[in-house]
Amino acid sequence: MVYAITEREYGKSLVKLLHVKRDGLVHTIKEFEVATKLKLNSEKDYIEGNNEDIVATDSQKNTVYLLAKRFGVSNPERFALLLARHFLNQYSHVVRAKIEVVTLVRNGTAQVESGLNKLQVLKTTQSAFVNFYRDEFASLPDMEDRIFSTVVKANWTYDTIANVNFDQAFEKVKLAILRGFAGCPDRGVYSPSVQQSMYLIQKDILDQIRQLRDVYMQMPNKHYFSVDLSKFPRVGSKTNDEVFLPVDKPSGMIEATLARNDFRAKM
Ligand SMILES: O=c1[nH]c(=O)c2[nH]c(=O)[nH]c2[nH]1
Repeated sequence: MVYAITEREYGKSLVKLLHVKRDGLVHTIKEFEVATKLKLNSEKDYIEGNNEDIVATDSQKNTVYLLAKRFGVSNPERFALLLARHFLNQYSHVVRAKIEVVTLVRNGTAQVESGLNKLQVLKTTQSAFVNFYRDEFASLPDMEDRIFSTVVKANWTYDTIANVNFDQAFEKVKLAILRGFAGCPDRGVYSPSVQQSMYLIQKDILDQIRQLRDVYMQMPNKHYFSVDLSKFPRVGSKTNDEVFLPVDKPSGMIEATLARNDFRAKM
């Protein structure tokens, strides 16, 4: 063979699900968008056109609804683990099941990756960006006091999932992000750059949740420029730190993964 399939998986994506748990008058709802991705132990479906082992993506979609009905839905991680284990138990020729946030390899341990997205935060003070590299390409002035606004995306992976409370971990991550921006109510927290705010938040998250292996974060730097009102003397003030123009594009994009060193040493 001249060519090799170096990776393969297939499944159903964007499986929308709303689950209502009814405890008398208390109704708890969870809305998910699930993706299932199975890897089979042979490539005959691809290479020979032999479909006999294919668990149809339609069947995978049905499985999402049937397991939700039978076992309920607590949080994304538990539901994904339930589905991943189901696919490996039900079909011996499935070697790997990835369910949106969980990957489970036959004879391996579950790899859980959780995340949050679109958490919008903004600081009106205690944010600066100064002393950056200056050369013939630099035009940005030092900014001692700027608006810092971003929409946070974060993903974190677990080294172990024994005794993990996924809901609590999610709340801890969210709080660490909010605290990392706002700081204490009387003084706030100083941000010399997006990069350092991100690092300090990631460190806080790893300090707090010992079962985590690493945290990835992405923060676009949504720029807001002070509107130039200097040509309007009747406005009465040379400085304007009240009226800003939100700049949609382009935005800075800062990304980093912080991992435990002791874990990296094991790799
Ligand atoms: O926090 C920042 N980091 C940068 O790397 C950068 N670059 C830039 O133009 N503004 C900012 N702000």
